[in-house]
Order: sequence, then C-alpha cells, then structure tokens
Amino acid sequence: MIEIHQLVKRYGEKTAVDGLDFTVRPGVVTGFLGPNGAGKSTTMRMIIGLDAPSSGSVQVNGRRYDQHSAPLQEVGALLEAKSIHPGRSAFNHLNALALTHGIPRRRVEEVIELAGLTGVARKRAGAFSLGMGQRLGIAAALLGDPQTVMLDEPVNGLDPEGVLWIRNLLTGLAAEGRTVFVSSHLMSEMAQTATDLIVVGRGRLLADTTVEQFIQDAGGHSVKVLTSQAARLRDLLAGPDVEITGAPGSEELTVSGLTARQIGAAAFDHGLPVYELTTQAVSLEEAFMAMTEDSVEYHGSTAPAPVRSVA
Ligand SMILES: Nc1ncnc2c1ncn2[C@@H]1O[C@H](COP(=O)(O)OP(=O)(O)OP(=O)(O)O)[C@@H](O)[C@H]1O
Repeated sequence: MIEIHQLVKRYGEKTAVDGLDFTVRPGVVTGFLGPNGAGKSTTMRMIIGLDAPSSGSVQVNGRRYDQHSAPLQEVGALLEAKSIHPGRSAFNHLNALALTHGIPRRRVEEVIELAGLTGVARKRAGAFSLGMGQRLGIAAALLGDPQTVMLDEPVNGLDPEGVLWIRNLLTGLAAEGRTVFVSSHLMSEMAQTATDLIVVGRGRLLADTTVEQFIQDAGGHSVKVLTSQAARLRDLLAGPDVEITGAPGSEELTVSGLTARQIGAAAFDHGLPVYELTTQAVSLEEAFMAMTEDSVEYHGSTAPAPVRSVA
C-alpha cells in the first residue's frame, strides 16, 4: 500500500508536485499516467526517499520508506535505468545487492530466471541491450520479494515479447496480493495491464479512477458489426440503453450498450449472419489527451490517435 497526502515538491520556482493525494491499494495493478513533466518520476522518487517532499507525506506499507528496517523487502523500485557497473555480470550485480541486504543467493537465481536472464546472467551488463538492462533492473526490484513494486516506464526499450512479459509479470504480482504501481505515458498500454489509474498533469491529480470507469467516462465501449441483415439486426438489438448507428443500406452498424457477446448471441438465436464483431475502446488515448491537454508542458504537432480495437 502506498499512501500519499498533500504531497508537494518544489525545485526553486518550479512546483513539480502540487498537493497530490491518493492511495495505491494492494492486489491490483495501478497505472500512473501523465504527460511529460507531469511529476510522475518526482513522486516516485519521493515514495522511496530519493527526494524529500517540500511538504506533505508519503508512506509505504504504513511507514515512511526510511523508517523500514529492510526497505528492499518492502518496496522494489525500477526508476530510470539503474547505474550498473558495465564490467559486472548480471549475476554479480544482483549478488552484490543481495549480500548487502541480507538476501539469500537462492533468491538471486530465482529473479534471474523470473526476468528471463538465465542465458546471459554471466555476461557483462555493459554489453546488454536496452531491453536486457530493463529486465535486469526489474530483477533487482524484485530481489527482496517486496510487498510493493514500483516501476517507472518499465516497457521502455522492450520488444513486443518483452512488453507482454511485463504485462503478465505485473498482473501476476498483483494477483499475489502485492501493490503494483507503474508509470507510463501510454494509455493504451495501461488499459491492458492496470485496473486502477492515477492521472496527473502539472503536478496535480486529474483522476483517481479505474480503467473501466475511465473508459465509461470516455463514452464506453462500442461494437462494430458487419451483417447482411443490418435492418433486422438493428430492430432485434433496439432497447432503452442501446444506441445503434449505421448508414442506411450499409452492412456496418456501430452498437453501444451491448457487448460483442450479447450481439453475437442475439444474431445467432435469430439466424442472422454476422461477418465481423469488433469491440472498440472509444478513443481512450484521445480521452487521456483531452484530460491532460491543459497540463502538457511540451507541445508538438500531433494527429488525433485512431480508435483502437480491443480483443
Ligand atoms: N531535480 C530537478 N530540478 C528542477 N526541476 C526538476 C527536477 N526534477 C524534475 N524537475 C521538473 O519537475 C517537473 C516534473 O518532472 P518529472 O520528471 O517528475 O515528470 P514526469 O511526469 O516523470 O515526466 P516524464 O514522463 O517526462 O518522465 C518537470 O517540469 C521537471 O522539469
């Protein structure tokens, strides 16, 4: 559990974190989202005592980080790429950390395997790719078997297999009852991994919500349906909370208020052919951008994100 109360961090004139108040609960993955410069890394640094708050408080598992007698066993963190001695192997790096924190060597072997580093554990970390370095950082974060895991942009530099690995790792850690707090710029990535969301902009809390609620607030899911019997299907699906759009004579309908499964079952029951059923998350990325629009420090020219299909 991470508890943040009225947290403020000022660097001279700059207020990087401006009165944040939120709790990260155990048992689920919580995404920490916000545009560049929103204050995510600063908040994470304060959680593990790398930066002192100007005011307010941060507690991890009921205490300030520096009040824990074995902090590595309480919270494991991956902040920006760790400085690792380039000549040292992954094994030696982790083993040195373990030795200084009273962690058994057996656990070093375990995290090496968990992070998929077995084949390269004796190689120089200096020769690691960005993705391998990320895996090593995550192995180090998990070394103390911590109750709380906090990762800053963990998918940076990972290939699709690595991204999937992170997703499964995080949801697995949460399923074990741990607190999992993960920052990202990417709403679409978080939507697939996180249950809860904390959204910040210019150091302020913009939303403390669930992914599901965020999707609902953005207009909910809709389902694209292709059928040669569009008029009949439209009549069949009509209901008080159901909205159906589609050009007259077109085979394509967009349905909100029903799931793809409900639509497929209704069509099947009445013998109507369906050639496509695709659930569409309503511009999650756009909803996120709209919410954080006034909070973006560094604007570029951007085209709107396309509607994303979800399985
Ligand atoms: N040591 C520092 N000295 C001065 N300003 C800082 C310092 N660290 C962060 N800042 C400023 O505080 C603000 C928040 O930065 P922070 O790195 O926490 O944001 P972020 O949300 O993690 O951004 P990103 O997604 O780009 O990593 C930024 O405007 C940044 O320039």
